Amino acid sequence: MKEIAGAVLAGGESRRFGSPKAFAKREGTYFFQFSVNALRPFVQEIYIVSHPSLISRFRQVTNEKILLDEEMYRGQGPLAGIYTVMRRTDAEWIFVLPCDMPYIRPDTVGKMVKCIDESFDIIASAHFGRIQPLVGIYNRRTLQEIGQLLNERNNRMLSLFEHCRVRYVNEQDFFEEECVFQNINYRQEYDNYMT
Ligand SMILES: Nc1nc2c(ncn2[C@@H]2O[C@H](COP(=O)(O)OP(=O)(O)OP(=O)(O)O)[C@@H](O)[C@H]2O)c(=O)[nH]1
Repeated sequence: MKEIAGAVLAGGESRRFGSPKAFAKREGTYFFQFSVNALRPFVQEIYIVSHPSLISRFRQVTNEKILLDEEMYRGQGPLAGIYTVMRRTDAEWIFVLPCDMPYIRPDTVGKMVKCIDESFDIIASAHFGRIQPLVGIYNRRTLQEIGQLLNERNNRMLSLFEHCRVRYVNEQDFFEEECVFQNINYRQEYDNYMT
């Protein structure tokens, strides 16, 4: 079995949503928990990467390992979270999910894991050509490049993609239900989808 670690990114500010998205609920389950559950069957370890203000809240409701973004890169967005997990784990691949994707399912993750190919650095999902970098599997080869971008204060995920060999998995070819990658940014979206 390939060495894969799971990373649930939960270090955003949820400004558009208005309260921490990881702790919004769908049918009684925290959003972040859907990502954890989807990863669980396919990874050897799972890390939730968040920021100091949420640590105690996570600890109250989960036994998963919680990491803080490395201090020097805190606030620099998802790349900082991926970097933090890569520095912590020895796994060759890191399966990254956001904490605000409450329809994500284990079979979705499983189908992407089957697309891992050693000749690529990143396996990323795309929706009709639109790249979804936060649903992706990153080889630890990318660590150096990520560190370099963060040092340059460049936190664009797509800058990383420009420097890597990326295999795109088209959502419409693989995933039956259109909404599996639906993420929630605004309270209004929450109201539309969840209520
Ligand atoms: N670890 C980590 N995760 C992050 C960081 N910034 C964003 N994320 C996560 O990446 C995912 C997508 O981020 P956004 O949709 O922009 O979420 P957000 O930053 O919380 O939301 P806004 O403040 O409204 O932009 C979410 O799961 C966030 O928690 C960060 O600096 N570190």
